[in-house]
Amino acid sequence: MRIAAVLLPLPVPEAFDYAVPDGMALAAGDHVHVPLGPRLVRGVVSEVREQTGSNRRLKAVAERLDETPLPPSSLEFLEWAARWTLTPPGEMALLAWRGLRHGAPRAERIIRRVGGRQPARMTPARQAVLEAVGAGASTAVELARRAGVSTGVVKGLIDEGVLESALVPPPQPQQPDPDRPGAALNPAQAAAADAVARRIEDRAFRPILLDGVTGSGKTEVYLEAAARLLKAEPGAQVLILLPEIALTQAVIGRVAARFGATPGEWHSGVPGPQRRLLWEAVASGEQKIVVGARSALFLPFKRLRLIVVDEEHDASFKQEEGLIYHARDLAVARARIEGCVALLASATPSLETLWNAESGRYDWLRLSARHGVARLPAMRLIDMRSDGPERGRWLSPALVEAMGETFAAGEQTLLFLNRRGYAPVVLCRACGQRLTAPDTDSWLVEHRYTGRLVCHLTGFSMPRPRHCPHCGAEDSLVSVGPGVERIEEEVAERFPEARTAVFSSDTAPDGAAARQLVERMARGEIDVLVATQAAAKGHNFPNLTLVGVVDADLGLRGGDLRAGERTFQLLAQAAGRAGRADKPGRALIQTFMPEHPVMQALEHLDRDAFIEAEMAERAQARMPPHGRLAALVLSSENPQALEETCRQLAAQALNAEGAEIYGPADAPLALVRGRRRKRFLVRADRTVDVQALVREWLSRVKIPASVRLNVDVDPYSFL
Ligand SMILES: Nc1ncnc2c1ncn2[C@@H]1O[C@H](COP(=O)(O)OP(=O)(O)OP(=O)(O)O)[C@@H](O)[C@H]1O
Ligand SMILES: [Zn+2]
Repeated sequence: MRIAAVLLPLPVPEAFDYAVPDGMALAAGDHVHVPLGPRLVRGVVSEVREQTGSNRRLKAVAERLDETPLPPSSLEFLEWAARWTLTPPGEMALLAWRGLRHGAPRAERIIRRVGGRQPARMTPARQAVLEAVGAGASTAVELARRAGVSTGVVKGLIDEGVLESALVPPPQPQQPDPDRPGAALNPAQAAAADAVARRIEDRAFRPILLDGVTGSGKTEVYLEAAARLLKAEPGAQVLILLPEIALTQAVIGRVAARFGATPGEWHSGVPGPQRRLLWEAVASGEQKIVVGARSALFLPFKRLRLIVVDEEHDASFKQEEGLIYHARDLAVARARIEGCVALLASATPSLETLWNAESGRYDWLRLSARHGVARLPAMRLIDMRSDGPERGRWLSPALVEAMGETFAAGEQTLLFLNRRGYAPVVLCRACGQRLTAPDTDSWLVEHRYTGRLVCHLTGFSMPRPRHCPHCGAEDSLVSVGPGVERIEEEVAERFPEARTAVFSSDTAPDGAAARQLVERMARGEIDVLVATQAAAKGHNFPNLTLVGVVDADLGLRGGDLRAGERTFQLLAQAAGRAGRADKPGRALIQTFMPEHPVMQALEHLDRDAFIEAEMAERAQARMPPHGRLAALVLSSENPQALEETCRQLAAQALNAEGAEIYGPADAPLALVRGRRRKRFLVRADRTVDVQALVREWLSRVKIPASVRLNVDVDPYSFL
């Protein structure tokens, strides 16, 4: 009897076995419907095996679906990723076939011009239709509306054969042309591109760190390596991962310019039918280059030969909600399974990646200068204790002066503040209470553009109240501290003639809005851009010569493991937007702690000394990358159940050599949406298999249905 192991999107640790009915051709990777209780559930076959003399009564597979199967390497990757992240394998598998949830876009009927045909008799109405038709219209009614005439006019033109109603198939993937000339690389870039290309030719797994200062041309280097690959092996596929949708737009543009073909685009903002189309084209091998966000890793590549993780240090690669995984780490794993190159690019690599490069596990390519005449920006710290602004203002005199000079020279300024909205805290002058979201330990952030108070954690929002919800006092609420909107307000007051804009996930929620802001900035239609991290990295604005960091200390408060590392990366990236073309740039950094190692490293452009000190500290504390962490976050609406589960987990905590378990402690956000949260933290030496340890530990305790458990291997946020 043949048995199929089927991965189902359920929180269970293994695939379920089903009998394969006689005559049903079934293989690993196939999509099926199987019975589960009274329902039919969709899943993916992970394995088909022969079994003799089974005494188990298995239910049978109900139906094999007529869908493109997942290739073997995708399956292997999914199973590895599930084990690594301690995620149920069926839930992991769901990421791989999510692209199939939508139907493919169908051929559409459009009305278009028939080449060269003129109407026998021209009238103003007909003229209007012919002008309005452009690349085509979906219906006669729509075209008539566009032209401002009756539908009869359109019909007349169709009858006469001047217009036709044609069935147009959905667009096919455009094929990149690797022979188009790219940028003429400078010697350092050429050497790096060469080194990458040679590794690709080896057809073996190899991670490479491409470590180059901001503006050194890392993008040019990997595009060149991709071109060489596609030239040598036309069927090869390339995946480029980026941490933000805003950045995918910029890179899509550069890929299109380099190869004369728009690459496939994959992220949450792409409509379902289009994603379906891309999924199929990736599986068939038709789609050669894909630019996407982290979930693009789960696409069913047929012949993946190069994975680029651009801005590899970026914390946005860590998926924190739902399934928890780090796309950079999984990208390296996928490259290992495919036997190909993983290229990690950054100007400020993560300590993890540097550690791998230092130990020789990864190749390490460095680009130490910007391309051409561009130089790294001049860095200056502004000591806010002595040189800060007057009360109620946020921009220091030195920064305002520099902005004035920049504006007068017709150049652009970027003000960086990693805080959305108008004010991060709203408090009552009468009773002193801070406004928080209901049932959540998180402060409400004032957004003045929308006039609402918003919880950035849960998404809860409400209009700004007239009366304090605590004491009822009228008009007693004050906004404390700045967000980007408030900085824009100050800029507008100080420079009424300057054109300003805010770039944050509120003003650029999707690819189109982000692209628009980036284009306006690139065209010089904005003088001062006030931005959160959404715009502070990766972009090229040739006329941007001044970067002002409004509050450099922001990320250092709270003091989680990577606070110093992350602040350095963020600020070095933001500063790195200045002076990327022929005009010299400068960065002014406002801080209350100019002596802090992060600020010193920034001022002296001395990354290596900072990394060395940071690495030594981590080594001493045996923290990542010199050790490993895993967090268990438990939450429940039922405090007794939560307490009891935590007590049992604590009692069963394992005593493993080289590992410690801390907790339970209240999670820093101890209350979210009415659920209490507790956390355990596991620290282990690198020699310890953390996943096995956690799996073993969890197997000893039954977690009741009222308690939710999230395991976060290698936690980044300590909320
Ligand atoms: N060889 C070259 N010829 C012409 N222009 C180049 C060359 N190399 C880089 N540039 C230009 O320099 C700018 C910076 O290059 P690129 O964006 O590739 O740098 P990067 O290292 O990826 O930067 P970052 O890490 O800051 O995002 C771009 O405008 C790019 O077009
Ligand atoms: Zn009050």
